[in-house]
Amino acid sequence: MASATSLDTSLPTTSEPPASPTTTSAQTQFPPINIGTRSSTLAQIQARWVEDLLKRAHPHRTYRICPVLAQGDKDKVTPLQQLSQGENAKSLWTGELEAMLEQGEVDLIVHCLKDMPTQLPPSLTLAAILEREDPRDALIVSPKLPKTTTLHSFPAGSTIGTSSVRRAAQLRRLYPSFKFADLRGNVGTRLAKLDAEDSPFAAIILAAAGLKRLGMEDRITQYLSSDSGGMLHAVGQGALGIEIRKNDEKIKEMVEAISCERTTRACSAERALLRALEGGCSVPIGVETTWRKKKGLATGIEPSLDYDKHGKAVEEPVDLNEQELVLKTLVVSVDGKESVGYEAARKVRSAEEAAQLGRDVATVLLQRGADKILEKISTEKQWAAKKQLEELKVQS
Ligand SMILES: NCc1[nH]cc(CCC(=O)O)c1CC(=O)O
Repeated sequence: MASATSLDTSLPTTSEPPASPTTTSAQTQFPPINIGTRSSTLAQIQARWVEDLLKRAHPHRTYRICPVLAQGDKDKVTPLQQLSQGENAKSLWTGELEAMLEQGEVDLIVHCLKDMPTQLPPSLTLAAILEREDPRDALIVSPKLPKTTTLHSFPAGSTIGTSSVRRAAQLRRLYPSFKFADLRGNVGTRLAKLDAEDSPFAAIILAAAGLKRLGMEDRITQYLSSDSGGMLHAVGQGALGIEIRKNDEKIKEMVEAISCERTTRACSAERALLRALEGGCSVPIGVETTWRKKKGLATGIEPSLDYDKHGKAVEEPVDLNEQELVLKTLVVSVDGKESVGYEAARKVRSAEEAAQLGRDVATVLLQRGADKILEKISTEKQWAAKKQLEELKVQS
């Protein structure tokens, strides 16, 4: 059982009763598989989807969803960038759940891949990446503005709500006059802050995937992508990752059955790129991976994409090995004034070959000046952390 301190019992779960009258003898032979998830509505919807996939693939087993309140969900005051400093980097979303997984309190964790560090604790592994939802960022304009308002038509000096350094940096690059304000909380909270009578925001940016999973797609007023001036999404955005204990062969086999090869290859390229650039979630690296049928110049991308213009998943190509994986990337300085972009494409026959594409692209980006941009960000972050520490000392 999960420890009482970390299990969030305040939210309803889809937990199945351990043994209902219809339970078959096969089901009672095995204990339920415990699925760890963060406790937000979105996280629980994602966990339920995974539960459904697992049920379909392995109907003889029973499943139990265990929602847990993560550190990053508890502390809504400290700026994200500071919360995720140094050793704590990223673990603020995954730390509690990973401890439970290591201790056997849960058997797998459903994560937004975007929130998963590229390096996991030694006893744990990323065992499956599931079919991707729309990976794009989405703009949601204030209800006070016409729904047709696009980034181009905002008045100079408009305030955009986002806590993402990547989103702000990319927007500063394209629209230097915009102002940005921190916006934290789960999707519902963020939308409520936008809609509030005294809201300072002209618009906010959220991942399209989250809104779609919540059935709130109708709030999206503009999709941001390479098509809209060069806005690229975060590594792994829109995909779910399943983390398990490395030595748990049974669970490994079970989750591998529900993985998506196309998403796995695309996200392997993205994550290898991120790892090679040593970026955390707060480093402004934008990516976009697509599949295309035949070899051509890197510029003329054919619309044989993972996701069409409406964010609908395009059918799995008959032979993925015959397609080229296209990886578009953009590293932007925090002020938006410097940027390095690079795009490469090749056929990849495995996740490992896709990862090599990601590493190769990282090498080129670093050669072309991304190293200087990332160095500056890292120095500034260390400085901010030091300053915060000094302030704490003064207070105490
Ligand atoms: N940083 C938080 C986070 N992690 C994953 C998602 C959205 C869903 C996804 O990318 O799968 C979000 C919210 C957002 O960025 O709007």
